[in-house]
Amino acid sequence: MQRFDFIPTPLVGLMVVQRKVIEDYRGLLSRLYCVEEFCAAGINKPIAQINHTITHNKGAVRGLHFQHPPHTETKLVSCLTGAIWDVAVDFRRNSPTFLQWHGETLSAENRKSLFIPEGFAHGFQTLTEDCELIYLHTAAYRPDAEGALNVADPRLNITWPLPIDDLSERDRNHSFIGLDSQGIVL
Ligand SMILES: Cc1cn([C@H]2C[C@H](O)[C@@H](COP(=O)(O)OP(=O)(O)O[C@H]3O[C@@H](C)C(=O)[C@@H](O)[C@H]3O)O2)c(=O)[nH]c1=O
Repeated sequence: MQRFDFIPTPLVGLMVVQRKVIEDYRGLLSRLYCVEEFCAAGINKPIAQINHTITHNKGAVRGLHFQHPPHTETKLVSCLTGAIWDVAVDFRRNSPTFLQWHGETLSAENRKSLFIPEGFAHGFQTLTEDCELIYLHTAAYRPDAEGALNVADPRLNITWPLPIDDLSERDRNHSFIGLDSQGIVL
């Protein structure tokens, strides 16, 4: 029996992963990841790091983060407590959807994860208090390779569902996207 549905989004390669649960009188069991099923869906890079975060405040935003080559990575983001609005921005220069974004609600209740391919920036806003997330990364964390877009960048025009009431100083200070005289992203 399949434990996941892989649902495409308008941004090629970005996928919602619906986790199917098995319930009995004790509670439930669900897989967060399965190498066999993910490989069959074309997601085949080995996992290098698993991160866990808790965000206390509702309305808090983290992001929009990525790692520069050669440390690009895919992320599988799951929300195990509470609910978030998860956003991925297509930052692949050759993509027809370059600079477009897609948002999905991920929650403990809906058991959706978001698979984010290489070349995307990622961020989220908490829709409840005390949100707990698990990230599966295909590259180790490299602070020297960190890149970021600003969550309030007008060129992205992300419509965050709640007023942003908490954003780290670092995330507040990421630059806006610049364009040269020919409209090329700098
Ligand atoms: C991501 C990361 C951070 N750190 C450290 C750096 C810092 O001292 C502290 C908190 O890091 P940050 O402020 O970057 O945490 P945060 O803003 O939660 O960063 C995360 O944001 C979301 C949107 C993502 O997509 C993740 O990949 C990650 O970038 O933890 C590690 O040691 N290892 C890691 O893998």
